Amino acid sequence: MKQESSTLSKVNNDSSIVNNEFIEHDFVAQGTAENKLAKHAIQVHKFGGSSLATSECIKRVLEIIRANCQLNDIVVVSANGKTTDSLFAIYSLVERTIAEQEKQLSDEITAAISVLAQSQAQLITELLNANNSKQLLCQLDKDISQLTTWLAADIAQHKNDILAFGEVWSARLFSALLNEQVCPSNFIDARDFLVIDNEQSGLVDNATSAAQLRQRRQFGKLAVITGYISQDSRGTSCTLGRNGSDYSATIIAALVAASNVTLWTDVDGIYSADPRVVPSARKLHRLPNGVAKELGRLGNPVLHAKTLLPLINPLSEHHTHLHVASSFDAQVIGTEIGKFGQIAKQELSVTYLNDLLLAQSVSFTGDCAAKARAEFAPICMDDQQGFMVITQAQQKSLSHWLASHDVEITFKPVAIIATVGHRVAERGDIKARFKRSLKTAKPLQLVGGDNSHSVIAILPEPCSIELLNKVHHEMTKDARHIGLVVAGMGNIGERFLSLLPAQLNNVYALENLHLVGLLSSKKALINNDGIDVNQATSLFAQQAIAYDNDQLISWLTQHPYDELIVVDITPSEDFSLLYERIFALGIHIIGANKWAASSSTQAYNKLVNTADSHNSLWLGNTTVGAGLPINYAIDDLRQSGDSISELSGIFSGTLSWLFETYDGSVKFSTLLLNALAQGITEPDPREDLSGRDVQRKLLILARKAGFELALEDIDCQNLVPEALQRLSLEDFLSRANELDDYFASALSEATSKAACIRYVARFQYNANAITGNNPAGISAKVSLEVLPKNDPFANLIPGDNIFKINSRWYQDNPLIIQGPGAGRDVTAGGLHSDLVKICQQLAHKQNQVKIKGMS
Ligand SMILES: NC(=O)C1=CN([C@@H]2O[C@H](COP(=O)(O)OP(=O)(O)OC[C@H]3O[C@@H](n4cnc5c(N)ncnc54)[C@H](OP(=O)(O)O)[C@@H]3O)[C@@H](O)[C@H]2O)C=CC1
Ligand SMILES: N[C@@H](CC=O)C(=O)O
Repeated sequence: MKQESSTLSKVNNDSSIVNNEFIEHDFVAQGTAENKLAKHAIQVHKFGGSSLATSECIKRVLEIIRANCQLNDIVVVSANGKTTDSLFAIYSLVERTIAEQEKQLSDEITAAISVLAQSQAQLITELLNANNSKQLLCQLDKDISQLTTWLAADIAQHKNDILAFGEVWSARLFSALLNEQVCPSNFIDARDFLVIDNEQSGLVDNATSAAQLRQRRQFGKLAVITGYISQDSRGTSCTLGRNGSDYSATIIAALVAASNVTLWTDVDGIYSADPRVVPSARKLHRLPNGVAKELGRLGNPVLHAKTLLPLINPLSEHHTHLHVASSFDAQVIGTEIGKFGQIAKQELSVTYLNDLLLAQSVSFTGDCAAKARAEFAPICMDDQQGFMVITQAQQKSLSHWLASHDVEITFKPVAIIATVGHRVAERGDIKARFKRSLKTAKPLQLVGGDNSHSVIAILPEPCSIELLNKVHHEMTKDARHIGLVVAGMGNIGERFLSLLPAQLNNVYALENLHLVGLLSSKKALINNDGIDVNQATSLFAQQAIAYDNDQLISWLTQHPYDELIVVDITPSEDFSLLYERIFALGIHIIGANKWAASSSTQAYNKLVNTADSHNSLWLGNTTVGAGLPINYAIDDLRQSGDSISELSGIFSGTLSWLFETYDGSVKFSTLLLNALAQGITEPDPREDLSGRDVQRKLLILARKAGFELALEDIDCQNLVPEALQRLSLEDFLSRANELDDYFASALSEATSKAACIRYVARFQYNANAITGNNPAGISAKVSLEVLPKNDPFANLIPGDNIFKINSRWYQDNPLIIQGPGAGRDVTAGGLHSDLVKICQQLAHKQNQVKIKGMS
């Protein structure tokens, strides 16, 4: 399991450097906790312009840094808000006035510069203390006068220097703010280390850049580096183009072999389609590198193919993962891009591009085709039929290139829509589904992408929102991936797991269910890529490792599934105490464990409310009657307007089996050990004999029936003698014969009255019985009763339960549910029934798309 590493809560300023080695420090936390920073793999965090647009946004980013960064990490920043756009607008305005041969900067330009300077000055004064803001304002003044000089005289040579101010101001301010409020930090202008050959290719000189970056970084300080800008080998400022700061972040991550890059942005992940126009788009939690690259190439609004380039190095053993997360909602799990196993590879998405051109020429066949492909990197190409799809911007250069070959070319406006996923071009079923979904759009061609991760349809008309939604629906309608964690692999858990492979094969609702976690009390096996259900127990035996509850919760917090279900097949109170945290994470629980459902009124109500408010489902049909549908029956009665007045019966399979079998010929203790061996008792049979298990069951049913009561409100007769109550389980079992005399005499007394003994649960609500002593009008007890031999509760098949419900609809003629109420098969079967129910409900749940000003 992933070990959480410590983060920056607050660090002091006296970090030291010895032989360029980062020394561990004890840093004093801002709150009460101590925070010890250890050496760790470097992470790069990149914050986009909208994440740094206002003082409020910047303060939010500071919190993200505190929670997620450590000292030798790297922060890459874009310009604040729209600063680069403003600089570009000013530059263009000046360019135009030069064309008009005006010598002086116009009032309009001067005003625009002043607005820009003021907005930067405002950020500085709002965020920094007086001393620091004075220093930064002074530097800003110098920059503004340099900017004005370049604009007035040297504009052509300094275009990139002018555009670079945005990132410089942003990084300088952010570094100062970190120094003032969070940790030691140093500001680095990327032009001082990042060397590319030229702006067109953007190819990085890795060796030089890495060596120069090593010199610039200061150990013990969080580096804040400008995104978007670099220099060429002559030292001239260059920019890295559209989405250049994302590219900067991944270049830097590759230079320092970072373990992870997080792009903190204004969206909370990558979706299966653009969620601004496809409301049912689902978040892709994990994207394999190649698929992500193809998505970026084919129009994903968040990812750009170039961003991933530095991270995909097939020759390197090192793999940097990329995360996309929202700086506006840092708790929400975003998308992770990297190397994954099978489950992540099943995700499909749909993307589109309009305003393209279909270019046809004989030059796109035969030998020339490869050259054309290398030269223009078309969106798609068919070298048999001689066509390629290109952007409109490429038209001129393609015509020019073909002119030199002296061949003809025709262009036709087209659009594309593509389905993207791991090796989809090799999947006949997916291609057929895609084709069917496009029938009305009459695509001109269907082409496989170069890397087989996409199938592209060329459309004669622009792709409409309706078409996009329709195709997306067809391609992803069954694609909600559900993770399953099984806690408890004992008597019932083992049977549950042995039934799982067949269930997954046979039940449609479980199609996208993946076993991802197995837990015992001390060990856990967690695998986000899925655990082979056919070998679950042996894999657990070989691979499970020790864990604690915090590690478990930390994994649950970060699980990559659309939904996660935890099946609690433990008898553990300790595990039941995790329910609240689990529900708060939006995770669903199926419990055979009775502790949570029979906890104190306050705890129970809190659990129900937490589950409700986080849309978490909680099923526990097997807590009472094992597989019998008693909980469902009570739910149904209530939902149909009925009100229940009495609940009674034999609620314990163990006690039913014991008392139906016990006729004095075999000792009671021998029967008890036999029941334990059959797996119908609780792990500790005293839980049954004490009446506690029945008491819990009666409480669970009474709560289901709508009554508010607690265990203490149910009288309980304990059949375990005082002397045996506190022994270890082993000692109790070895002294079980001490039970025999009591039961022999109870039986013979009943037999003498032509009666029998049964352990019965009774709950009654009577409005007329409400008194000062009994304000709820409730009476409830579980006890050993002497019943006439013909009583319906006295004639069960050993092990069966009987539930008698009296209600408004079933007053004189009660509703009876009867059948096996304990045992491996019926309980494991009941759990599977709950599992199918939850999966069916989840299949109808739509993703709730969160978009915060996606740009
Ligand atoms: N028997 C029946 O007919 C029915 C049983 N139930 C309920 O099913 C549950 C399981 O019963 P059963 O299979 O007989 O119990 P077992 O004792 O046979 O198995 C219990 C399992 O739970 C694990 N466990 C215990 N504590 C924890 C914990 N804190 N975290 C994770 N795992 C834990 C144990 O691990 P380890 O091995 O490490 O201790 C073991 O794998 C009980 O709650 C029972 O009331 C419900 C209906 C019917
Ligand atoms: N021990 C219990 C098992 C199911 O809850 C019983 O016998 O009913």
